[in-house]
Amino acid sequence: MQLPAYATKGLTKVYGEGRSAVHALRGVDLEIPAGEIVVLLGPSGSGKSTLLNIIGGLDRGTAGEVLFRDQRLHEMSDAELTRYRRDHVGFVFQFYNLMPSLTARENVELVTEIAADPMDPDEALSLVGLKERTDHFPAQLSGGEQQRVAIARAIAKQPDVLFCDEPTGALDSATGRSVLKVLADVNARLGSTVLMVTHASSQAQMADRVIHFADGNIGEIVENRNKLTPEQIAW
Ligand SMILES: Nc1ncnc2c1ncn2[C@@H]1O[C@H](COP(=O)(O)OP(=O)(O)OP(=O)(O)O)[C@@H](O)[C@H]1O
Repeated sequence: MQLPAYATKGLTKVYGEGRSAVHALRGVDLEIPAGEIVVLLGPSGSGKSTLLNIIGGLDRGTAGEVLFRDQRLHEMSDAELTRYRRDHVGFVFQFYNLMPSLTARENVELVTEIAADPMDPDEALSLVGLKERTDHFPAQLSGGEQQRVAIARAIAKQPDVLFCDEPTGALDSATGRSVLKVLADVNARLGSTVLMVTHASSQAQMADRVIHFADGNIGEIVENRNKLTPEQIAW
């Protein structure tokens, strides 16, 4: 049987100490099957980004276990966590974090130059529909195009897992839909597990599994048997 992409046990995160301590995660037990599109929904402040950052290796829990396949992230040194991120994980954030002085291709090359088994940067940009814009700088691209460069950068290393925190948050719905379509394509073509946080609850219709978060823990996990394509979703 294939190992889940992730398993957490009793995952806890407390920011700060004493009276000002914030309990962002309160003992989360979770399994995320490999190859799925998983959407995290929940109110602001419920801990979604905290969970994403910890299983993405950007932050550490205060207590509990986090496994990526059979690798124990909670026991890794900083150098091992960096290697885990470099070898396995792609990130897409709401704000694209592109380097303004580099072209679209050069932004993607920042990642492909250090990845183990990267795609050609031009191929990654073609996959997101930007073949004609590879020599443009971020300031010459629209918000949706910049987000697609950020996705090209994230997928160019052919990651096992793609983490997306509000990837359509700054986009109009037509542009957001084309970005979701790219994520669905990457999931189908590369088999990458896609983990997406969104406030647009209708986007959960494209997921295999929807995790509802509330107050630092999982309220409910729902398997979606009627998965829709991004084109079929309105928000
Ligand atoms: N660096 C930090 N220091 C202190 N508290 C933090 C920090 N990061 C997050 N928190 C707190 O932890 C809780 C969970 O935050 P988190 O960002 O994970 O929620 P979220 O569900 O992603 O929210 P949103 O939907 O608004 O992005 C919140 O109460 C938040 O204020």
